Amino acid sequence: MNNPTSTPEWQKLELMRAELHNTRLSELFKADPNRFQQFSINCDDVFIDYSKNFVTRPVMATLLQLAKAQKLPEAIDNLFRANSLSNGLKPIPYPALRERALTPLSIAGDDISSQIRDNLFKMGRICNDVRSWKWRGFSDKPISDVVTLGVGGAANGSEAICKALGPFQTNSIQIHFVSNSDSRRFQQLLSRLQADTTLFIVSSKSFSTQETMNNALVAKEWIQKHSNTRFALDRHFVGITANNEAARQFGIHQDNILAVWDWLPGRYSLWAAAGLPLALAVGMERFDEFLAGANAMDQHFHNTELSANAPVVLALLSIWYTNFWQAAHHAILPYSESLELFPTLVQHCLMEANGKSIDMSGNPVNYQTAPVIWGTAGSSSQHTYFQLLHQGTHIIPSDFIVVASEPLAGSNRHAFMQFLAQAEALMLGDQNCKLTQPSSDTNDQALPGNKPSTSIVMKTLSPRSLGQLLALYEHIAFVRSVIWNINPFTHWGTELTKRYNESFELDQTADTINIHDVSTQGLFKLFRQWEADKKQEPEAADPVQEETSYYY
Ligand SMILES: O=P(O)(O)OC[C@H]1O[C@H](O)[C@H](O)[C@@H](O)[C@@H]1O
Repeated sequence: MNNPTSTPEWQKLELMRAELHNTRLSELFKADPNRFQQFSINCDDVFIDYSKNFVTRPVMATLLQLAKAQKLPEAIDNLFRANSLSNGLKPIPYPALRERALTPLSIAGDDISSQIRDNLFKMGRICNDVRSWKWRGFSDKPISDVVTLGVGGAANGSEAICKALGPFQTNSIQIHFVSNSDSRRFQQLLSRLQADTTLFIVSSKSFSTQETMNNALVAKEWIQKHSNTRFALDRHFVGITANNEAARQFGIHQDNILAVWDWLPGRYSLWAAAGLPLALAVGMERFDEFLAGANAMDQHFHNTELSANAPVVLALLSIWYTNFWQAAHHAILPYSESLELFPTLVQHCLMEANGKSIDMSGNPVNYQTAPVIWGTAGSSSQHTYFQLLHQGTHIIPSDFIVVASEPLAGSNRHAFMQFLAQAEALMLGDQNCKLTQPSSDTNDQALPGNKPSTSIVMKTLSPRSLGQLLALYEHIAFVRSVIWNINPFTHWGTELTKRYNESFELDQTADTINIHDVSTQGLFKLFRQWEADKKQEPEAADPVQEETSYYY
């Protein structure tokens, strides 16, 4: 039985949802004095309070029964063993990437635990050589800047965690990321760098993603322009790829190519070679702590009973809102500037894994799957879209992520108080606010509250706690896929984007554009016209030279 809607638990949950129709969250707290203890989970460095949600003990019990009906316990176990699930899915054993005991594990006859170990060893060697200044550029100077060229899972995880772990950086190497095909911006960056002390990491599983390869060619020309030594590319390029041959043909030395594997979707490669920029920033020891944090969450996920299992409970809450409350959105709200890029990472993880409409039997699903994930760092977001969270028409469950203390900065008291205030304001509306509103003749001031949220509280921001936090969301994606009976390891939609990009590169002539739809043809012709107009204009001064530095 894989279609969740045909389970008795699904029918029961629909009735329970109807019963909760007019319930107020504040009443749930009055009815159960132990609600905070009952609906919270302490998971090592991460504490999760989900009491401000529309759940009761019977609702949680039924959601857990739904999980069992969908064979979740067996699925979790099979994920860790790389065994097929009951719906036929062969899971990608991504927890193996941070399994320190390196239990032997094979995929299609390949021993992946030794692949992982060997690759980490090679990554450690490159990392230590660069950080210890053993690695030298073409003029024999050590590396001062590392520029990662990559997009999506090949770079965004490393970038977000590098940003979060800034205070842990123990050397002066500057780490930069370039993802988009924005030649002006890339040129601006290059104009501030020294070729002989810059190392490029071309991070691309396929080694063919258009924006990455365009930028890689610019970087290669730039290095070759500044040095005509035979070995310049050997000293200035590292490749991270599953396409070893293409990386070699590009000119990267075999010793400088780190593998990602065909079996691993790009978004998990942060835990392996695509984590190199992060390791270069914080060192291999800290990178190991990051893996160990994720491993601690993996062990919790594998070994904890469902009712106290953080990823399981949060995934079930998401299903409760998506399928029974018709919530189409979910906000990720970190109250920490360091976690500024984290919502994008969660967005990638949950929307790529669960943004599916075909089930494991190849049939269209007759229920909703992944809600839209968005969010930015608080407290600035309080002054932009929080208005809609308070008074809009949509139900938008939110995850507040807050850090009690940050390295260097110490106590995060101010941000913590703002998070507490917001979560309470969303739940209670204006009824608990000590300050009264100015009077108004209309009803548009009504602030009824009753907006659900979950609080994810971290004791401190560290490589370990960040590893736990990211692994938490990865497992949420897996649990939701089991309940929804969809494959979380594919991303055909993203692949289609790449195929279209490539085909448009080939179609740049007026002759071939006719195969496209009329709107696309019209826009193409408009672009060509404006491009021609621009060529007629007198040449402007070089913007790279004139640019002031307010973007950086
Ligand atoms: O690593 P590449 O082959 O360059 O692909 C880059 C990225 O492409 C897509 O966006 C995928 O969804 C990502 O997971 C992948 O990391």
